Amino acid sequence: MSAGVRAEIPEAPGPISVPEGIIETAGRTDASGRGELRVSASDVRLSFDGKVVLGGVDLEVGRGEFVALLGPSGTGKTSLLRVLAGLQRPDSGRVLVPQRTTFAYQEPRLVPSKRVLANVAIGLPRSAETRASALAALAEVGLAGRERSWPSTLSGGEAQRVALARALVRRPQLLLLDEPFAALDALKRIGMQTLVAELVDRHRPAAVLVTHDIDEAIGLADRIIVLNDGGFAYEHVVESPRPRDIGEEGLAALRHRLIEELHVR
Ligand SMILES: Nc1ncnc2c1ncn2[C@@H]1O[C@H](COP(=O)(O)OP(=O)(O)OP(=O)(O)O)[C@@H](O)[C@H]1O
Repeated sequence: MSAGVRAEIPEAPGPISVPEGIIETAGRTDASGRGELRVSASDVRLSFDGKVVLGGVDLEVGRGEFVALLGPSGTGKTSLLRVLAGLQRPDSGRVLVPQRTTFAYQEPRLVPSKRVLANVAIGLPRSAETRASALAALAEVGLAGRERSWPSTLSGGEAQRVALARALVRRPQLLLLDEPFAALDALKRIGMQTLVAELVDRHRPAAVLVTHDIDEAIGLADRIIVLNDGGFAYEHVVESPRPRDIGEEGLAALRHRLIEELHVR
């Protein structure tokens, strides 16, 4: 992952028309079997210094769908998220993403000189409506009453919840999550995973999560993709709705398969 310490919340990229990769904001598009399509990336190619990172990736994600990207280190998971966020222009290919796209990183990177509420509302027009939405978002992440706190007084888990509220208040149609739980201890991590699952189920953005945690991917995602050698090496659809009940045997088999895909290549 690219250090996971970026604070920006990219607003939607406007339509960019370039001879190489094309990133556009998507309107409503129907995809058979996937409802309202939120992400459509086709034949996305990206190289750095002659090294192919994405070698023609195709990805479609529908509204309310949760996709997890697994893969060995350096296989381009963060790069793919950055392409979807409009932060990285691909060398070629076509990417359609919705207007309201937000990105959550491993580190919350709140602005220390702003109180919690101002951090949540950062970049939005100052209005009673924004304030009300920010307060509602804080309540949703379990931080009602903390709006006047300073970031320095928050625990790591609380700060990450504020970052989540900051994403939520923008009513994202696409939520990009780059190892957002990696810096948390095990207990907080489980709490955050449950919260994110609930928020995605309630607000139904398309969600794309980069993680190194196989169980996290199984617990959260509807679709698990293993990225390797510049493309999707393996794709698994988790049929069981949340909370997952795929049985001990099913879980063990899926875990085993994913470990194989991640390590035997
Ligand atoms: N801006 C950049 N300039 C040059 N090389 C880059 C740049 N961004 C990423 N890379 C390279 O592209 C490759 C893929 O990086 P990326 O961060 O997307 O991988 P990743 O799968 O997210 O890795 P990790 O699991 O370790 O977080 C790496 O070899 C990385 O060094």
